[in-house]
Amino acid sequence: SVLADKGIQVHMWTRNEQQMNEINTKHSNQRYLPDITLSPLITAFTDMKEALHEVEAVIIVAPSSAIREVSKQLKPYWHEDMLVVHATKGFETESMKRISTVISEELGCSEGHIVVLSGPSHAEEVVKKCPTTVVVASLEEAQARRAQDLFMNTYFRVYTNRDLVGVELAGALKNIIALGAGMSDGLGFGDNAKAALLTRGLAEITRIGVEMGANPLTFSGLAGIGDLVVTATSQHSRNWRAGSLLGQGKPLQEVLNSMGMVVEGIRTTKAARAISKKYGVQMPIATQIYHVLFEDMDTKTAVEALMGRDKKNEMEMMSQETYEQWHT
Ligand SMILES: NC(=O)C1=CN([C@@H]2O[C@H](COP(=O)(O)OP(=O)(O)OC[C@H]3O[C@@H](n4cnc5c(N)ncnc54)[C@H](O)[C@@H]3O)[C@@H](O)[C@H]2O)C=CC1
Ligand SMILES: O=C(CO)COP(=O)(O)O
Repeated sequence: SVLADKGIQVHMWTRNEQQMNEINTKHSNQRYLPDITLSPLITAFTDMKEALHEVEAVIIVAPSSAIREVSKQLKPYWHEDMLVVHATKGFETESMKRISTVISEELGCSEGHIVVLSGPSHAEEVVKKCPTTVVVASLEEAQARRAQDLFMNTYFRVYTNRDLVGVELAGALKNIIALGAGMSDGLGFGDNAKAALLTRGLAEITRIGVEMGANPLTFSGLAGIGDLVVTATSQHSRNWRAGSLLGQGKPLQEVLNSMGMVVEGIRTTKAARAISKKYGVQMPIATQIYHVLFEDMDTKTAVEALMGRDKKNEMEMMSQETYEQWHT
């Protein structure tokens, strides 16, 4: 919709023939965006070859679990001049790889070619033209600028950033904290608890992020604090909603069945647990959420464990070595 509002012809690829017909004939997508009329410039296809015929840019927004498969399908129709943007927030859980790594592996291009688009941007509000700001990051600044030029419109403001790693990590890891914020609300805790989760959540995201090569300042930006706030507080957030149901004591499978859309934070919690072990970085909130999701720990016990941790200094955000790297 953002692109079509600029007069750009948009091809959408879907596996679902019924959805394709609905978009092409009724210009609607009732299941995902009820009561919204889509631009006639948006045409849906189920055939990827047709969808990609003569396109200049491709935007990949499949759930993280489908990224490798979708990138593989894209490969035969991709060429060097085609801009590749993704807006997926997660990891490939099995390999712990970031999304741009998986896409570049499958396309056979350098990671510098890939752009990530992230930040506080629930589709339900973007499609209503509510003012939204996002960040596009790429190791190659020219690619990020191409994406900025492509997406920027009157209600969709786009910033660039060179920190691909930080933007991808921030977008993926905030979903875990949003699950925690939902659990806190589901348990009936108040604003103090939620503010604590967001603040200490950002501290642990920053801590692992800088160990993995991210710029700490990225976490104060749209992909960091911006998206964390929106995902942990918005009525549209699937991660917050799922967390809230878990906090109310509903079993995980029942929660997932009731959502009907992807809740990326669940898979990402698994990846974060593995990454925190690999890098030897403490992620106490993600660890407790892992226990709740995958080891049947009760949410109240998880809260007690977090509140009862050893005494800490608030500034222990990163290792001394990394701190010195960024402050000398
Ligand atoms: N919904 C939102 O407002 C935002 C979502 N995102 C991210 O976008 C990604 C996708 O999220 P949503 O579209 O919201 O999820 P969704 O659950 O609403 O829709 C996912 C779509 O992908 C399709 N799909 C699943 N597996 C597939 C496969 N193997 N091949 C092709 N299509 C497949 C599903 O059929 C469904 O149509 C996630 O990583 C999410 O974090 C990022 C920013 C905002
Ligand atoms: O990342 C998002 C908004 O920026 C979407 O978050 P949810 O998947 O929790 O709805």
